[in-house]
Amino acid sequence: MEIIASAPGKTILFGEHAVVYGEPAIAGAVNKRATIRLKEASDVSIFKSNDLGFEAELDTVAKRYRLKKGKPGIIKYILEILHKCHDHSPIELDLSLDIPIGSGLGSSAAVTVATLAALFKYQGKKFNKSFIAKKAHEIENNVQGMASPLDTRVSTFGGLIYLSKDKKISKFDTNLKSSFVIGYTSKRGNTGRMVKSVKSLKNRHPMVVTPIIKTIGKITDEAKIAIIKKQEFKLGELMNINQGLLDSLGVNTNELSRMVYLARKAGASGSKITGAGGGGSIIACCPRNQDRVFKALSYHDNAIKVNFSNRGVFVKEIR
Ligand SMILES: Nc1ncnc2c1ncn2[C@@H]1O[C@H](COP(=O)(O)OP(=O)(O)O)[C@@H](O)[C@H]1O
Ligand SMILES: C[C@@](O)(CCOP(=O)(O)O)CC(=O)O
Ligand SMILES: [Mg+2]
Repeated sequence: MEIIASAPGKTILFGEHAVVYGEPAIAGAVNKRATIRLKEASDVSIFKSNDLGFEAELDTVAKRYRLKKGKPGIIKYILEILHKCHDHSPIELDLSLDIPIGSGLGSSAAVTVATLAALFKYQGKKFNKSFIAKKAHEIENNVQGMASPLDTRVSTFGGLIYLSKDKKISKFDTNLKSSFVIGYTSKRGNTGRMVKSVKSLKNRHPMVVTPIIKTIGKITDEAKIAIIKKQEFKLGELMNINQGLLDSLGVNTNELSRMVYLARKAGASGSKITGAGGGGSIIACCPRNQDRVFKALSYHDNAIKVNFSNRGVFVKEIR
């Protein structure tokens, strides 16, 4: 018997970093996914991925791995899941990933959500999406040191969502008239590191940084109305203001800034970092000229035309 589980990556339109401090956020699942194939193994647990070029044997009791090929990294999420949620009987996990890793597109959340869904199904456990989202958030939080429930919720439920201050999600209509383009370089970010650096900036300057975080929350609430009323110019302006505040939190880089301004020059109504920053991606709102912005960003970097995906995690069994 083999289990296959698949979960989407995401892009954050408004509120990254501020959401870690309880502010609202808006994010959408994208149709780029992490897929886990899981089956029984004969001896030790194995984790491999052709897409990432790695293979490792896992000792889930000692929370250690022996790397046979490739780089570690995402393996920490898998180890934490096996440690917390599995009885240590040997299994083989195979990961296919078409989400660029460390690019602010939520590969860590998608891998976590897909692995949990596959494992629960394998164990014959009764579970629903709320349970997966809750466990996935715990895992991201443990591995990263600090994490909001945003990425794991979007990956679990799919769609374009608003996460409120009291951690409730509501879905927008994904047939948004606005179109978006994501641009990313090969320079990766590391979410855990960026979240920690914002925290230490906040600790050093609480009176300055706390209001910035609260203002990002206010921008998100304005953006929610702009999305519902389909006010694309306003949405773009709000993205630009959000970008200025993300820069002030120290998560911008030369490359991200270059792409942000390139997108605006190519006609985007607004553009900003998406995800943790420090490398990774930007997102541009392009109501009328998606092709032009896509072409401009593709010239030196990589670009994706965003298609929000309503499909969250799903799991199936093959006999
Ligand atoms: N080539 C790689 N192979 C395996 N893991 C990697 C590789 N590059 C980065 N990682 C790890 O993948 C994870 C990416 O998660 P994160 O930093 O949250 O970014 P995102 O979720 O936006 O993709 C990090 O734990 C990082 O250490
Ligand atoms: C910076 C943050 O708001 C989003 C991180 O997203 P990503 O891992 O860069 O895709 C952190 C979080 O919400 O846990
Ligand atoms: Mg992540």
